[in-house]
Amino acid sequence: CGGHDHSHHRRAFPSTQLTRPTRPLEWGDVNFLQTTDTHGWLLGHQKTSFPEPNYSGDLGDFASFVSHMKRIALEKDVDLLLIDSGDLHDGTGLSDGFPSGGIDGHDSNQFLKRLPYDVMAIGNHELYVYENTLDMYNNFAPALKGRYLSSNVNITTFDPHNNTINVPVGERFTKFTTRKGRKVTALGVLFDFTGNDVNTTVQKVEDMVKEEWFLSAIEEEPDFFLLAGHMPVQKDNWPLVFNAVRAVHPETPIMIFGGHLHTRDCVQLDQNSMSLASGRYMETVGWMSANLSSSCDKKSPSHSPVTFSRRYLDTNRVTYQFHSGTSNHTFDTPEGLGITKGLKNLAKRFNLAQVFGTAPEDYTISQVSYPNENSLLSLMGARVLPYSLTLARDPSAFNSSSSNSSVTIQGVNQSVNPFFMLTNSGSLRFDIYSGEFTKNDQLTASPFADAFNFVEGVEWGVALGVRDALDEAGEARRIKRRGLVSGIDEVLERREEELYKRGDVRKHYLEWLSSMSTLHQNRREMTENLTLGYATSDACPGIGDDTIHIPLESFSIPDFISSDDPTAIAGTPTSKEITNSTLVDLVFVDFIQDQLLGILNDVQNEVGTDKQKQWADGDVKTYSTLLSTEVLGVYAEGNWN
Ligand SMILES: Nc1ccn([C@@H]2O[C@H](COP(=O)(O)O)[C@@H](O)[C@H]2O)c(=O)n1
Repeated sequence: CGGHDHSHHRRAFPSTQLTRPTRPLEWGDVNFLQTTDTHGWLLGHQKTSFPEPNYSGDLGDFASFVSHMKRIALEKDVDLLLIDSGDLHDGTGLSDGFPSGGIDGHDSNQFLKRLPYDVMAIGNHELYVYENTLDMYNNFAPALKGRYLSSNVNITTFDPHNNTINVPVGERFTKFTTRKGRKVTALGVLFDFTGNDVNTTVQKVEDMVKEEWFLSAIEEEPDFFLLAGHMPVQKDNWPLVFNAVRAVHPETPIMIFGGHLHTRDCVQLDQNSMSLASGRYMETVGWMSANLSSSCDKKSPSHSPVTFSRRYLDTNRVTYQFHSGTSNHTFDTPEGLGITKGLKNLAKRFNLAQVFGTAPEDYTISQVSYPNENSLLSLMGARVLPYSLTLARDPSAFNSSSSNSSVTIQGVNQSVNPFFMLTNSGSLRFDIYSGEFTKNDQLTASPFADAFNFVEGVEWGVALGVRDALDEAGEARRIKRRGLVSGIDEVLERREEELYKRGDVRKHYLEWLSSMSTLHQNRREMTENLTLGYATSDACPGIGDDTIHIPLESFSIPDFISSDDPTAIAGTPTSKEITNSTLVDLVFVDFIQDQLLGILNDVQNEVGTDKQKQWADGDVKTYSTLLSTEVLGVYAEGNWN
C-alpha cells in the first residue's frame, strides 16, 4: 500500500493507517512553525473514525518534532521560529475538566510553556473569564520572558502595593535578534473582540495603530516584522496593521501569523509579505519559509522580492517523522515523552476517562443536515436539554427504569409552565462519536460552563417568534414574508456583526468546509487511497495541504437550537391545550442573555398581546444548577447505558 505508513503504533490508539505527506518542506533563510486555536487539544485526537487519526499526534510528539526541526535548522544554518496565535482555553478536559476551585487552562498551559515558543499572542478565549486572564498575566506570560504579546489587550489588577493598575496582559511588542542575527519586531494583536469580561479591555485595532507606543515600536527598521495575532488573515483588520507598517517601511518583509476562524488560510498582502492561519484544535501545524537573502541588498538594482512558501501539516507522527527524517525508533525525545506522560497524568488526575455511557451513533455538528437523527444540535435541543434540565429540577421526573432515549415526562412541575429551551449552537464545539462517552468527550462537545436561566410566563406565540428571529437567515426571511417581523434584514445584519464581535466564527468555519467540499468534490471519485480530511484552497500560490484528502461533507446549521414545541413532547401536561397565548418558561444559556432579551422585547412588541411588557435582567431567574458542561453526561447516564 504505497503512500501509507504502518509505523503509527506507539500508542494503543488509533491503530489506523495514515497517509504520508506528499513532498518535503521547502526551507528558506527564515522558517516558522505555527500553532493557533489549540483550545486544550494537547493529547491529540483520539477517535478512530476519519478524519480524527490525521490529528492523533499529541503535544509531546509535537515537542519532539520541534526539537528535530531545530536541529535541522542548525544543520542548514537557517532560522526556525515557533509561533502561537492564541486561544489556549476552552475545548477539552485537559483545559476545562479541572476540579472545583481550579482555573481553566492553568494546568494544561504548564505543558505549552515547555515548548520553545519564540512568540505567543493572546486570543479571545483568554478573556471570557477574568480569572483566566489573571492567570495568564500572573502565571503564563512571565514564563515567555517578554514574548507573550497582547498589543491591544489590558487587564486591570493590583500591583504588589495594592494599587490598581491597568496594564497589558503580556507585552505590547517585542524586539529580538534571531540565532542568525536577524532583527525582528513582533506584535500580538487581537481582533475587535467585545465579549471580554469586566476588568479586561480590548482596544480597537484602528485605535491601536495610532498609539505613540505603536508608532515608536515600528519606527526602527528590523530585518522583518513578525505580526502574530488572533485575527483572521482575510476579511478583518490585518490590513490596518500592515498598512501602518508599510507607511514607514515600504519593502521590509512582514510575516503575519493569524488565526481565530479555525480555517487553514493564506494570503499575500504584497510581494514582501505572507499571512498564514493554521486551523484549530491542534489539527494543523502551519509552516512558512522565506528567503530574505534575495531582498537583502536594497541598493542593488537586482534586489528582488522575498520568496515565500507555506504548508499545512496534519498533526500526526507519520507527518512529523517524514519531515524530520526520523523513524518511530528515533523520533521521541526525552522531553517529548515527558510531556506526553505528564499530560496523561493530568488526564488521570482530572478523571477524564470516566464513562457516562455508550453513544449509540455518531452525532456531528455539520456532517449531516439539521434537524437530523445524527445531528449533535438535534440531540442537544430535542433530547439532552429537556431531559437533563428537567431531571435536575425534579429527580423523580423520569421513569428510573427508562434505559433508552425516549423521554417520558411524568407530572413534571405540574404547577409551573411548560418549557421552551434555547441555546447557541456555537456552544457545541466538537462531534460525538459512537462508543464510550467520557468526561473528556463531554467537554470537547460542550466546553463552556454556561448557566441555564429562564424568564417565566412568555406567551407561546412570542417564544416561537424569538426562536424564529434567532434562527437562520432563510427561516427569518420566511418570517418576514409572512409579515410577522419587520426590519428583519437589519436585525440579521446587526446580529451577525454582534455574533462575530463576541467571537463566534462557527459560521465562517462551516462556510469554509462547505466551499472545500464543493471545490474538491472530484476527489471523492479518485481511485487513489485518499482518506477524509481538510482539502484547502487559499489565496497563496500552489497547494498548501501537506497531505491530500477527500473533503468532509458539510451542511449549514442554525445559529441557535431549541427544544421541540411542548406539544411535541409526549406526556407533557399541556400537550393538547397549548395555544399562542399559553404561557411558557423560556429557558436559555446565560451567554446569550443580552441578545435574547433584546430580541424577546422586539418580538413581544410585534406579535405579543402584552405589548407594554419589557423584559429585563431583573426578570431572569436561575432554571437549573446544571451547567452546559454537564448536561450531556447526565443525559448519557440516563439514556446510553
Ligand atoms: N461562555 C461562552 C463563550 C463562548 N461561547 C461560544 O464560543 C464562541 C467563540 O469561540 P471562538 O473559538 O469562535 O472564538 C462564541 O461566539 C460562542 O458561540 C459560548 O457558547 N459560551
